[in-house]
Amino acid sequence: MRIRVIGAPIDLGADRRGVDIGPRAIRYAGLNDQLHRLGHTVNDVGNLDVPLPENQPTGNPRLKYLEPITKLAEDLAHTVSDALAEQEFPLILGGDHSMALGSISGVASKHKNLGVIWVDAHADFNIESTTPSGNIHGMILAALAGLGEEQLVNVCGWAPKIDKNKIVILGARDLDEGEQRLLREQHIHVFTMSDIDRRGIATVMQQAIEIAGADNGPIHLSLDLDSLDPKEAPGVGTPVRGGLSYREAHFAMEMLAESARLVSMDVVEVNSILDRENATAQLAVELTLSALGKKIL
Ligand SMILES: NC(=[NH2+])NCCC[C@H](N)C(=O)O
Ligand SMILES: [Mn+2]
Ligand SMILES: [Mn+2]
Repeated sequence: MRIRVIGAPIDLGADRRGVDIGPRAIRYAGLNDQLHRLGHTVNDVGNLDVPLPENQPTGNPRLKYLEPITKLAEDLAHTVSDALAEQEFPLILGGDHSMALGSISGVASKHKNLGVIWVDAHADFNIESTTPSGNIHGMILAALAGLGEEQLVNVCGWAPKIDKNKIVILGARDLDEGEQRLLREQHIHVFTMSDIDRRGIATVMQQAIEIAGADNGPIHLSLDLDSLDPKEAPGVGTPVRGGLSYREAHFAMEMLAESARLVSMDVVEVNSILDRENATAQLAVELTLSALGKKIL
């Protein structure tokens, strides 16, 4: 496969600084080299330009940095749809999770029946009235489903990007009150950590692939590193105890590779300031390799 690596070093959607270093940290952990060794061709187009919070107005405190976040989303959407048009698999490195607004908008413009598997401790399903933080990375999945602030929802001039029946959240364990209500009202498929405890990662992942990939449709994977247990992934801005184990996460990625339905992937929320000797970036590389076909034997 030909893979186009795209860096989106944005930290405007989150509070803790340091995710903007994520794309470099993931590259330093040997991403391109290892993808190459797996047999892929790698076309790394570098990082998109993202303004610093230091020289941007915060704007509405319930939708912080809305303007620059939507601008990056549009740039990224174009970069991603160009990659697909040229038969390359977009692998987008974050940055905070707000960048998925751009990546998924780009993929959805090419694949009309796209499903999304959102692997995350959080659901990122807040809207302006439910957000406890005003941080847009916590609102992105709702926006992609057509809910919330209209500037986010209508990025690239159309909406919704994803049919809400084709969204699956996996690994959730920290949902805000209003967010829970919204998830229930909208009948979003959420597999919590309790579901994984009860039924095992293999069964849950199988079902996730069936839902997101219904009618033989393509799947986008959005991997937030805080889905893993903080013992494995200490370098994230919003750690929550009780996450996916190392093997659970790998096995979920291996199942996705086996399904052969993946058309694009995000790797987000690696925070190098909070990391321990780049361990979280290394884990991000390992999981990416599993999702893109690496097997033990
Ligand atoms: N992509 C993330 N790490 N999101 C964390 C979101 C945290 C919280 N639910 C909020 O909306 O502020
Ligand atoms: Mn997230
Ligand atoms: Mn998260």
